[in-house]
Amino acid sequence: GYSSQSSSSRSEKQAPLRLPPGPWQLPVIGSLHHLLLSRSRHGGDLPHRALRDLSRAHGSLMTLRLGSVPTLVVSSAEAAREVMKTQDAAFASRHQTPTLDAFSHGGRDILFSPYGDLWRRLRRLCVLELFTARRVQSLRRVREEEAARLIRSVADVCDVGDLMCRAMNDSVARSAVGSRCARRDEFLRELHRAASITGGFNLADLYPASWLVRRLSPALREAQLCDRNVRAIMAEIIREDRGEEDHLLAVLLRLQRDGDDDVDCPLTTEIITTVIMEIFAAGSETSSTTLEWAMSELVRNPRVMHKAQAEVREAFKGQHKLAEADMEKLTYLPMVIKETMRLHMPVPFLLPRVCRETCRVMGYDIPVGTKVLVNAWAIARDERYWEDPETFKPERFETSSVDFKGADFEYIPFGAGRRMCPGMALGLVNMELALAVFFTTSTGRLPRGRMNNLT
Ligand code: HEM
Repeated sequence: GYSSQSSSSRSEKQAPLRLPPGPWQLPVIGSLHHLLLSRSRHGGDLPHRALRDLSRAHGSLMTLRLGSVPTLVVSSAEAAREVMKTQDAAFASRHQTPTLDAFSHGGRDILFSPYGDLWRRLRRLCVLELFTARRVQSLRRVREEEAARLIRSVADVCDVGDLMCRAMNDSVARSAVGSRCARRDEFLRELHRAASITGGFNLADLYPASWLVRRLSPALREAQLCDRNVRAIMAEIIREDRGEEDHLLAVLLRLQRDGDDDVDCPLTTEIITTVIMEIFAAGSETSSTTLEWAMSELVRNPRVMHKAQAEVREAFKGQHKLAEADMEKLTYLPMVIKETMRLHMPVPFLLPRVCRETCRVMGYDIPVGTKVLVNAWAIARDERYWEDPETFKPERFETSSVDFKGADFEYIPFGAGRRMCPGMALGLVNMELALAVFFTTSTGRLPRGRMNNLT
């Protein structure tokens, strides 16, 4: 198995590696059967739930083998702090899969790039150019216009949840590439498809070293096709860009045009395309599913709904337009969003890291190349850190200083450390404004909550 293989590759004199415990494994499929069994028990496709149950039996550092991929599952705040803070540098690379490789063109991107020069350059761009407080501020007009559009359309549709999703997507789209993308629906459909191809358990990703599996894999072919479609739409957007606006694509194209001082990692159009694509992917669905969950929690908790509504109506009393500046008056609404993300972690396992060098974590050895999943979903519902963890109670944040900025490891919806989400501030203002809009207009029509039956 995995354990004897990794210890035999070490020199004779060294003690064998002490791997974190885990459930028993089968030849070829490894630990997959545990996930499949749990899936049939829970009646849904919820690996974060299955892995929480397994970690209760095996511990907060747990070894699995998913197909041929050695995997470490991290399920406590203490272990997450070890991996994402104490030893952040050792875990600052992403785990690559063949399908992700198809979209990132060999890891030449921001979300999944290995820890190295290109990532460092793109990350610097994100932090210093794309997602600065000033930029978030300068995109305010986009959000306010989208909010106004949302108000007008809430009046004539009945699925508010669906509408919110569109509003989030439009807002991210306009921040990323300017005027709303003409082929938006098609584009989002393709991105959704990309997420399900790369996020699922397909043979190519489970057996990345097998040449035969790669050759025969429908997932890999589908990934390549989907990548081509997404890039064709992006190419159209770039062609049409007149460089007048302040959106993120314009910033990157300007940097490219104004001469590239970085000869080792030039900003090619291919890389710019990938980065913009990934900003869409990272910003749209995370924000829209959070809002959808917020709505369904509000429906289930009328007390919270009334309190949040009263606060918003008071803050915007007598105004005809929702101005973002007034959002600063709100204190309860941000807690509603915070609590929603605690219970419905938008990215339950964060984005998988990979161990770059064999290291020790809490007394166990983690071999180089191990894929690392941090079960942030399980940690945020753990009764060791949260009182009454399954209850939706925004007030818990009134007395608690726990925040999502990456320092409190019991609550890490945006991750932590070097690879933490750089789009947090933009995501938050987007979500807060859209939810406020809902309260100023809501006429008692409630969202259908596509996902109500999931957890
Ligand atoms: C509710 C909203 C959002 C959530 C919950 C979220 C969550 C995350 C998480 C968990 C990660 C991985 C962190 C880690 O490995 O420690 C991440 C990375 C990232 N996010 Fe977000 N995100 C959100 C919104 C956004 C938005 C709006 C943008 C951009 C417009 C964005 C851009 C990115 C990028 C570029 C990365 C990759 C960073 C890197 O690998 O260095 N995110 N996000």
